[in-house]
Parts: sequence; structure tokens; C-alpha cells
Amino acid sequence: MSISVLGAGAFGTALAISLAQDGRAVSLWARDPGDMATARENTRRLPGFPFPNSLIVLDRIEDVETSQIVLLAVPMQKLAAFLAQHAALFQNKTLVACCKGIDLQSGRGPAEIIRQTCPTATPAILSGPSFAVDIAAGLPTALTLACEDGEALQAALSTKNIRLYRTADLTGVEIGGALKNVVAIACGIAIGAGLGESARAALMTRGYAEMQRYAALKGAQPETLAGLSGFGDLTLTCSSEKSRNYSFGLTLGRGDPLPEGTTVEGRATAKAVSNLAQSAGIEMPIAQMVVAVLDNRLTIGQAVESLLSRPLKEE
Ligand SMILES: NC(=O)C1=CN([C@@H]2O[C@H](COP(=O)(O)OP(=O)(O)OC[C@H]3O[C@@H](n4cnc5c(N)ncnc54)[C@H](OP(=O)(O)O)[C@@H]3O)[C@@H](O)[C@H]2O)C=CC1
Ligand SMILES: O=C(CO)COP(=O)(O)O
Repeated sequence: MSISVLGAGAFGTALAISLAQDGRAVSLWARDPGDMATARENTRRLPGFPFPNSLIVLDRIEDVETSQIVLLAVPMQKLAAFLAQHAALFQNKTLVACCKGIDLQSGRGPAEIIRQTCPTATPAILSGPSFAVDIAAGLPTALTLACEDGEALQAALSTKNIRLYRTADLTGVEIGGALKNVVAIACGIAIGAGLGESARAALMTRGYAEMQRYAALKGAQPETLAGLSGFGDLTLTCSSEKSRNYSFGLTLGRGDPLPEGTTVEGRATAKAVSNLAQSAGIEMPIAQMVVAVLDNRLTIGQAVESLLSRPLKEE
């Protein structure tokens, strides 16, 4: 069964490499392939990792038709428009969203977007702690694959260095992957502003409480959040400078110029969840403070003050 990866950023490329290293027929499509097909490497997004022989670079997205399994590795805020544009190609396929976030315009996660734009497709979510460079380098990783009846898909996408755990809780998995990025920005801000590692631990723990509250609101299973896509990815992303969300927070906290053109999913997702939390009446103070700092409505000092002066409560 052939597999296509659509979106040749760092993550899509790394997944395609790992799948192809196991000898699977894998095709990778980029909207702007540059010299990928001749260089046999994604020199722009993931340099230094040559393509295995069984990885084919697709010139035309229409050729995705030969694959039953399609991995969607475009940034979250582009997913809805991307699927709507190409919906005719995705009839009856298994669409595996590899992006992490919540759509700002609609407040929807990837599974719901897939269901609404491609109703004949089977939605799945791939999420969990894994940096693209680690996957491409063949280092060991463990991720969660969420899909109804996902046993065959789990076997199809497991590789020598990607161990997949299976669940049917798509909502829980996508929420874990989306919200950990928001907490990672908050943690980066705290470390960048010199607030210390104890503050980071507090933000991770109370951020996790916000993730659980949001997950309960959306009907996710609480234990999913304790797994790889929630707790696992939160741990990785809030503690490594390889994370773009954490590094973005660090830069903000230090008061340095912010990077441009980098995929920092937590920015839009923080706004999306803050809006939804506010309208649903659930408390997500850390996400709200991240938004206030991003929008320059509060300084970092004021945001900290505001978090610390909230009414005392039970844990
Ligand atoms: N990098 C990582 O370690 C991990 C990333 N992820 C998730 O994967 C998703 C993608 O991230 P990542 O690969 O790192 O991102 P990158 O920033 O490396 O690349 C984004 C890619 O998406 C492409 N793209 C953007 N808009 C469109 C569009 N409308 N149609 C087609 N392609 C488009 C870009 O094309 P172009 O090059 O032409 O601009 C680019 O190749 C994110 O949601 C991220 O959270 C998940 C786990 C790990
Ligand atoms: O999701 C990731 C690791 O699991 C990658 O994190 P960043 O998008 O912050 O780089």
C-alpha cells in the first residue's frame, strides 16, 4: 500500500524519510519542490538527510490518487483551505493529520476539519514527542496514532524508529498536540525573562491542568492527555531549544527581535483556545496571558503579576 506525504516541511520530509527507509513506497509532495527531486534531499527545510531510494518526489499533487494513505503535513492554519482546494483528490482515503494546532478562524481541530471538508475520508491524527531532525536521523521515537479501527494503519505507519501507540480518541490526541505548544511558549517566556526553572515547572503543571480542562470540555478521554501526545509532548516541547514554540517564547522573554517565517503553531492556537475558553466559561489563564503578551496588551511582568494574584484555590 503506497503512502503519500503532502507538505514537505521539516516534519513531512522526516516522516517520508523514515517510512521509506523501511522500504515502503512513499511519495512526497511540496508546493515548491525546488531542487528536491534532483538533489534527493530537502535542502531548504531539512538539510543533511538524503532521501532513501524508495522515496519519490511527486511533481503533481493529482498523483496522490495512487495512495490510499495520505499524511497531511502542512501547517495547521493552512489545513482547512488546503483540504478544501484538493477535496476531490481525497475521496475515501485515510487522511492522517500530522499538524498540531486549532484553526483560529473556525476553532476546529484537524479531525473535524477533515470530516467536514472530506466526508468520505477516514480521519486520523499522528502526534507526540518527536523533532523532525530526530526522526530523520533514525533516533528512536514513540508517537500516538488516533483513528477509529486504526490497527492496519498503525502497522502501515510504524517504522524502525517510530513506535506508534494506537487510540480511537482523536479529540484527545489533537488537543494534546495543539495545547502543549501554547504552554511551551509560556515556558520559553519564563526562562527567557529569567523567572527560573521553578516557574517553568509551575507553568508546565498548571498548563497541563488547562489542557485537561479544555479536553474535558471537548469530550476527550482524560487518560489520552496523560499519554504521548499530551504529557509526553509537553515535556519535550517545554524543555528543548529545538522546539520552535519554546524558542519563540525564549526570544520574547529576552526581548530580542522575533523570528519571521518560522512555523510557530502555538501563536494562533493560543488565540483560538482563549476565545473558546472564554465563550465556554472555562479557566485557561496561562493561554490567556500568552495571548495578552503576544498582543502587547500586557508586559511579561504584568502577566506574571496577574497569574500570581489570582484567587487562591484548591489544586
Ligand atoms: N518540525 C517538527 O519537528 C515537527 C512538526 N510538527 C508539526 O508539523 C506541521 C508542519 O510543521 P513543519 O514541517 O515543521 O513546518 P515547516 O515550517 O518546516 O514547513 C511548513 C511546510 O508547509 C508548506 N506549506 C505551507 N502552506 C502550504 C500550503 N498552503 N500548501 C502546501 N504546503 C504548504 C511549506 O511550503 P513552503 O516550503 O513552500 O513554504 C513548508 O514546506 C506543524 O503543524 C508542526 O506543529 C509535528 C511534529 C514535529
Ligand atoms: O511538535 C514538536 C515536537 O513534538 C515540534 O515542536 P515545535 O513545533 O515547537 O518545533
